[in-house]
Amino acid sequence: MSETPHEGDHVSPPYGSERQFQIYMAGLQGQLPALPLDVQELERRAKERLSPEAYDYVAGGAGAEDTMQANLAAFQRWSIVPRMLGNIAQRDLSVELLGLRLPAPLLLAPIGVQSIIHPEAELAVARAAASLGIPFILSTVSSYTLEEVARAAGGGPRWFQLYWPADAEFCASLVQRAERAGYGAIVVTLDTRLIGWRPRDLQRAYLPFLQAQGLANYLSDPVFRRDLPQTPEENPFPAIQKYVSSFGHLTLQWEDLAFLRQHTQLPVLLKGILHPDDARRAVECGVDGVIVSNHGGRQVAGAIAALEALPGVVEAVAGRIPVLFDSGIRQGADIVKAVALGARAVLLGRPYIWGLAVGGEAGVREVLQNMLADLDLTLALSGFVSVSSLDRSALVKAERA
Ligand SMILES: Cc1cc2nc3c(=O)[nH]c(=O)nc-3n(C[C@H](O)[C@H](O)[C@H](O)COP(=O)(O)O)c2cc1C
Ligand SMILES: CC(C)CC(=O)C(=O)O
Repeated sequence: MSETPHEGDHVSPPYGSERQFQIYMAGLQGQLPALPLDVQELERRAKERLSPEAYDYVAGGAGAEDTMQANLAAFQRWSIVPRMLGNIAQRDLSVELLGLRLPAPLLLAPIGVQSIIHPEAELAVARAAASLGIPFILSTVSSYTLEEVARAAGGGPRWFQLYWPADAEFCASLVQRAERAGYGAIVVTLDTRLIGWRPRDLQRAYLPFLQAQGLANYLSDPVFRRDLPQTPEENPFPAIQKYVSSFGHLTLQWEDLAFLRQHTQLPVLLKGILHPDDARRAVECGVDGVIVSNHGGRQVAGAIAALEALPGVVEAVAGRIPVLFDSGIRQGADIVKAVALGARAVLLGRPYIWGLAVGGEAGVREVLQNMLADLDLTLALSGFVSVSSLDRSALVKAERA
């Protein structure tokens, strides 16, 4: 099923209308799209394929899941006001980000333990992303090692997400492995030094990280393995215990970010910024970018919807570094809104995991292609020919219901 990515083979599918046309033409020959176009329907199809605990793990959030829902509702409070009769024949979805020209303002969010979803897990996602030139962000808690995933990505752009472990030497080792394996940036996730209160997972006493599915980067690391009384192959429990005790670095502070600079040449981005003062602090610390995110509503129930936080962070950063966004991207219009509010690019989360569940590598690719086509058409029909020309004037804020 898996197709090898061809370097330079990426589409900025400039023309969503081409994809649309292909779909309708295939329909004339009795062929329908393999995956549901509607993301809720896609999620339902994924649910049928997954174990109940794996489905709930992905679908669930913190507490009563109010923030998870608020992430989606926040998009409905902004409306696009389309403009007519511009020349929209030539369109450009590309954006510049940290020296890279991306085909579209889209990356894949880091999502851990993907082997609970599909046996090819991050390898399939890396291949799908590479075939479109879309960068993916590999989670620290991936099911395959960062080196294996880098090989699957071939020349495709990739970043590494860091769960900063308490052991400094191990932290340095992870970052340097990522740099050697061709990852182009380090994304430090700040909002998950402890795991949020997640009733669905607690009810099932389900934490996939305690199984090998999330430990590949740990078990393959010479520094992590060094002091274990027995090798993980002989007995996995000491490794699991060590992982649990070192996962969250609870005394980590802003000043410690300097440590990363000493151990890597790569750009550093901070994921999980919601408060304007934290955004200012990030700029002062010299990081290369921030990602506005509430982790898909999985950490703090009652936290601000990510989109509500975006304008304040953009204002605080004042153009000094790029601001990225995730938590609630479900369709092209959501990307338009986030970019119009000042995000340079967005990260797609759960929807690509549903694609992985239903169709493996091809499923992820199809989700991405549909998202890009939808983005292109929404942008064009709103009267814009390039992502870089979008600004807040494209939107009005609706009255609160
Ligand atoms: C199942 C699952 C696992 C995740 N694992 C990670 C992770 O390992 N590292 C990380 O920084 N974020 C992780 N996230 C958060 C995502 O990167 C992203 O912030 C979130 O999915 C965005 O919300 P959305 O999917 O609702 O759009 C995870 C999210 C989900 C749903
Ligand atoms: C808790 C982490 C290990 C993984 C994660 O980020 C998540 O499940 O949201």
